[in-house]
Amino acid sequence: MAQTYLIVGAGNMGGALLSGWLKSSLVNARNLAIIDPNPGIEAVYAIERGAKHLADFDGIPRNTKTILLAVKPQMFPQMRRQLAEALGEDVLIISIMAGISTQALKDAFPGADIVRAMPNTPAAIGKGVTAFTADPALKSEKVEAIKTLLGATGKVIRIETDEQINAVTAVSGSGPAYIFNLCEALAKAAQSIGLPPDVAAQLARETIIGASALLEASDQSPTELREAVTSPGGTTQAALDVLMADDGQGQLMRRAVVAALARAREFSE
Ligand SMILES: NC(=O)c1ccc[n+]([C@@H]2O[C@H](COP(=O)([O-])OP(=O)(O)OC[C@H]3O[C@@H](n4cnc5c(N)ncnc54)[C@H](O)[C@@H]3O)[C@@H](O)[C@H]2O)c1
Ligand code: PRO
Repeated sequence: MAQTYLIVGAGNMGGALLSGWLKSSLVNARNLAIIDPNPGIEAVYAIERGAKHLADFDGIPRNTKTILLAVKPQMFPQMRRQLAEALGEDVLIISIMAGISTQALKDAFPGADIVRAMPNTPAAIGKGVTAFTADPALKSEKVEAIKTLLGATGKVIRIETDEQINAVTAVSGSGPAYIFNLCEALAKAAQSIGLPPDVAAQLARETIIGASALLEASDQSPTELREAVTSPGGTTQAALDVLMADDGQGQLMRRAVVAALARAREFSE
C-alpha cells in the first residue's frame, strides 16, 4: 500500500511544495492528506483531485510516513505534542519552518528522521532553491528520496549544520523579498527623476526580469555581467560609485541579512 504524505500548513510555501510534488508525479493526490483550516489555492486544487482534507490530527492515516511541516513557526509550540501523538513510528519529518531548530524537532518527534529545509517562493514556478540539513547517519537512499522531493520545486543544496539553515533563511529564504524590494526602489527612484509611474514600474520590472534571465543564461559571473554594463567614466560607473561605496548596498545587504539571521535565531530560543 502506498504511503500517505501529510502536509501541515498548506499556504504559500506548503502549497508550492505540494504543487511541485503533484506536477512531477512524485505524489498522487489520493496519497496526500492536508491539515489546514484555511488551505491555499494549490491545496484546494489537490483536495478537489482526491487529497484528504483533515479537520484535526486524529484523522491522520496510519500509513503516513512523510510529513511536511509548513505552518508559521509561532504555531509549532502549540501543536507539536498533539501531532507527535498522532504519528506512527518510522516517519520522516520535513520542516520548512524558519528558525525551528533540528534539536527542537528531534525533541518533539523522538525516533523520527528529521530534515530541516529552507525553500523560497520561486518554488511556486519550479525556480526555487532549497537548502536542507539531515542527520549525517541517514541512509543514502533516504537522502536521495529527500533530494527528489525537495527538488520538485527547483535546485537543492545539502548543507552541514543546523545553524547554517538560519543563515540560508536570511539569504535565499527571505531573498526574493529583497529583490522585489529592489524593484520597488528602482521604480520609485525612476519616478523621482521624472518618469510617469506606469513607465517607471514597467522599466524597473523588466530590468530585474531581464537581468535575472541574463544571469541564468550566461556563463559569466555577476561581476563580469556588471562590468559589461559599466563604461569607464560613464553613467553606470557614476551610479555604482554610490551603490558600491563603503556605506552602500554591500553594507545595507549585510545589515539586512544579519537582522534576518537574528530573527531566525529568536525562533530557536
Ligand atoms: N513564504 C516564504 O517565503 C517561506 C520561505 C521558506 C520557508 N517558509 C516557512 O514556511 C512556513 C509557512 O509560511 P508561508 O509563507 O507558507 O505562510 P502561509 O501563511 O502562507 O501558510 C501557513 C498556513 O498554515 C495554515 N495554518 C494556520 N493554523 C494552522 C493549524 N493549526 N494547522 C494547520 N495549518 C494551519 C494557514 O491556514 C496557512 O495556510 C513558515 O514556517 C515559514 O517560516 C516560508
Ligand atoms: N519567509 C519566512 C519569514 O519571513 C521565512 C523565510 C521567508 O519568516
